Amino acid sequence: MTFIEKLRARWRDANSLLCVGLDPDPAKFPDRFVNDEDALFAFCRDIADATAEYACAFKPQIAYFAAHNDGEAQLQRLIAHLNGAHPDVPVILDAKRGDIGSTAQQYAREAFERFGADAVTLNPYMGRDSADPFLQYNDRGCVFLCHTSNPGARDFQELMVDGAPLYQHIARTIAGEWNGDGNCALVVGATFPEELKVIRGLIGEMPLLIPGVGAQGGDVEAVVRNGKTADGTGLMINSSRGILYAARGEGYAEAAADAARSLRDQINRYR
Ligand SMILES: O=C(O)c1cc(=O)[nH]c(=O)n1[C@@H]1O[C@H](COP(=O)(O)O)[C@@H](O)[C@H]1O
Repeated sequence: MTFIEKLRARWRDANSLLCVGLDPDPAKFPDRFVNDEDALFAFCRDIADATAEYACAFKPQIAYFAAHNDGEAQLQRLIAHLNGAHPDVPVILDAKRGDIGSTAQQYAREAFERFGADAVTLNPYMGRDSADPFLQYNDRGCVFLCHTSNPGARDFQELMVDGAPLYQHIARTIAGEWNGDGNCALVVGATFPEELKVIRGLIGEMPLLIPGVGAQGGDVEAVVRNGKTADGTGLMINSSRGILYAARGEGYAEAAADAARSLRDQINRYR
């Protein structure tokens, strides 16, 4: 099953458009993880096991692992756990890669073979040849930054080029020329709902990863109304800190499950 098929099946079977972001920050962990050398793995495993039934995808962010000694090994174990315990929930490795073709080939191998992710986030700035090594894994997903959630998204992404903002060229080119195998998706920040509406109008049914609800303040109703496809799907709406740190002490996993269920239900109200 390809990434996109797995995602569509999960949207349907779990009745969820919620992506659970796994961005582990040991400074925010409950006390039980102090001095635990496997804390990154164990905390994320507990959160994932508690939230899986409400999730259409998991999105581990590689920097939160690679910043620590032994962190990448823990990420590898985490994705193996997710693939084993929750095989119906696709895993998007958030790595935002992008480099010349020969180096991109190594990054693609890292994401899809070493880590075993179903999809990876990518930066399209270096153009088609930097994306090809990822696109060639045509059963996996390539999730390209289009209009990001941060304030600085305006600096370059909204610059006018040939009569249209750059992010619209990115949306059109990826939905058209780059999506020959149907394995592309785009990242659009929840904090830019009007741009989201324009992008959905340009790309047809292509899936969108939407970060920026919760801690970054994006509006769930505007995201769903402006971003969904005709059948009420098409979105992976991510929340990381809002789920991971719903409670800081014991009971963190139950609190994460409550936060995930409640956000899933809030999303479903507007579909
Ligand atoms: O590609 C991403 O996931 C991403 C793109 C973007 O434009 N904005 C954005 O916040 N993200 C990621 O989405 C997550 C957002 O986390 P929270 O703000 O805690 O929900 C982080 O892992 C970010 O790195």
